[in-house]
Amino acid sequence: MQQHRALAGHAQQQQRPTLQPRCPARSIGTQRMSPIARAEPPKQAQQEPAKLFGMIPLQAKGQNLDARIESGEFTDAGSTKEKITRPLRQALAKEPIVGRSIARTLADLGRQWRAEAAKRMPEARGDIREIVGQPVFVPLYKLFLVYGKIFRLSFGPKSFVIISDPAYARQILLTNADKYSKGLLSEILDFVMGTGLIPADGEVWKARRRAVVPALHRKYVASMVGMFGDCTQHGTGTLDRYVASGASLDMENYFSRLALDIIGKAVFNYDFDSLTHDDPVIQAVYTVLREAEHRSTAPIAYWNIPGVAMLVPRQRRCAEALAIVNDCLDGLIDKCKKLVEEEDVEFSEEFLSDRDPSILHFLLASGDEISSKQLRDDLMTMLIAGHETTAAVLTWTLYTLAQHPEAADAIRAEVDEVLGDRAPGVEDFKRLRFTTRVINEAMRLYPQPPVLIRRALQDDKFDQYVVPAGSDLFISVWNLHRSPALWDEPEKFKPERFGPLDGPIPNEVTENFSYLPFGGGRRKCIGDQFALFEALVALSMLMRRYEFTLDTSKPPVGMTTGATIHTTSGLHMHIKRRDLSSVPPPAVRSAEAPAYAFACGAASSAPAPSPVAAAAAASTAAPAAGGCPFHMGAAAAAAPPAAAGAGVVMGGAAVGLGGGVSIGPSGL
Ligand code: HEM
Repeated sequence: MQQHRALAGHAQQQQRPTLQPRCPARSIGTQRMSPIARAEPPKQAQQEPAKLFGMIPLQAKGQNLDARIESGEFTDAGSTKEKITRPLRQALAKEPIVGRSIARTLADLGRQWRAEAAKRMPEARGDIREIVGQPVFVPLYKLFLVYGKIFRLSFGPKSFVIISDPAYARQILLTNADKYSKGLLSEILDFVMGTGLIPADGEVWKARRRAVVPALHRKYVASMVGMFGDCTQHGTGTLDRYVASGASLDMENYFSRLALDIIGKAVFNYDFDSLTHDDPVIQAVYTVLREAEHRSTAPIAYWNIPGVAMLVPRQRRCAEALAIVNDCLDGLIDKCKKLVEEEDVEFSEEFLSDRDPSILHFLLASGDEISSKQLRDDLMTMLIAGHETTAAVLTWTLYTLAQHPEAADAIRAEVDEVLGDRAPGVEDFKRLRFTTRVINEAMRLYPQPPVLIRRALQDDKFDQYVVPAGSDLFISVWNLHRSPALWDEPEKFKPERFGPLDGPIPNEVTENFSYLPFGGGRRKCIGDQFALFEALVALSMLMRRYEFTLDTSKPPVGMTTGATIHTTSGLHMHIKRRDLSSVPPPAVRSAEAPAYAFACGAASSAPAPSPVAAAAAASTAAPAAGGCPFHMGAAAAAAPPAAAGAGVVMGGAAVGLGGGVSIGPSGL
């Protein structure tokens, strides 16, 4: 809290010029032009005095960056003292006796100054107000392009180290993970997650991770895949109503509800059914989520000031909402405890109850001796971690597809061929490879969360720069994912960038810590598989049935941020049912998998199979043919061998079977 106060105090005293006051969210959100290309012409008068002190105010940094970067201004920090004394030294060196000796002394000093300057981390100074109120990762990206892979961002006495380098990220997340805690994040999330897995550190984190991770075992995830299909199917009722009315629907809101319904069932077997109704518990969950986001971007931790919490209406509402959610969770814990007492099932590694396959049930049945408060913290953590993230991934994937209809067509071709009108089972993931790549690439462009937060518990060193204990660090995943040094045309949507479709699914290991959609190292997301499957099920089922186009009468889609990247005013889309009359049946059949009558309009009334039945179906599904899903398709089968090597045209996308996929006009 002191840090927040200090920041705010400084913000009031200093009248610094602001950093790029035009809406940067929109500029990067539209992805038409790099922030550098938008920079304004230089204002020499502002730059010169600041340069004397080796620091340049943020606004000056933002101006005409292209020219200044080209001049090498930022690549060689150098020493100001050395630069100032250089002409004198050069003049003295011409003087044979005394002058030359002074020049030699100055040269020695100059070397020393240069060595000291090289150890000083580049620093951007600014006013906290320049960052607040816009997605924080946007100015950080711009500064990264100027200052490079590590720099200090300072607001008065407070500073943050911004990391945008894969080797440094690996050091923090993996090799030196012991030297870091969650720092600010734990402080912000304490009110809602307590000592849940995300904010927890030290021994508590170790114990909770050891207890919770086994709950997401193979059989559990398989059973959840069936439930993802049920929930997606359930949601089509809402979509069909919008199809019929012709009105556009805010798909960000829709995905948020879908993800809430799914995570409620998965974590504590609670059916929010937020896709079809609102109730006080749903409202309370959203109030708490919004508060967590508000706290993560507010400049002052005013809620910690004694008495203020009860005076500020927003904080009172948050306290009431928390009480509602906690009551609900306590009720679910009690109910599940009774179930565990009643049932006579032996606990095993892959424990999965038919009546309640939730993580809560696993934790209670495992005999894990923990307090109700800790259990509640864990459940709340998973509810929040698994909800907004997946919803945001689906939102930005659909947004990206709206701009790349050729990729949407390629997904539909894949889904038509692999699934037809049935929901995916676990085995289908090996076949839905292009759809997976689209999600991977959307997660590169829009990482959730865009920044990982850490605090150094001990000194650490990044090349020549020492980061002292107590420093707050932001690993900018956004910067890593869009670094021009790491990615070819980083701003472009290119699912083929990850290599052949039958290659491994990209992750932090395959991409050497340049790609961190689920973090990395020991604090890596525990729900990565779960979440990828969830996104894949929802996307493939919806793309099979509908066509989505942006509602251009609404404001353009911009970005804003809390824990994840939200749109500024929704992702409003017109929805149309696909005409499937001429689409051939799928090449791959799974007799056991649940079939939904997508094409005939009886979708909403289709019986929902139980999660466990779906898991069984998944495990007995036809074995995957392996390799590229397009190999198995009718088009690939029909093509002569020579043509297969040259690429197969499907749905307007050219698929190079030998060397990955390139999306483009037919015949590319
Ligand atoms: C697409 C969806 C998801 C994304 C993008 C995502 C992303 C992440 C990231 C980047 C981290 C690392 C945070 C850090 O290092 O500071 C993380 C951690 C975590 N995630 Fe996820 N996540 C997703 C879904 C889920 C789901 C569905 C669950 C639960 C079922 C979950 C539970 C967790 C937990 C408990 C942690 C903390 C792990 C630890 O610190 O030991 N996440 N997630």
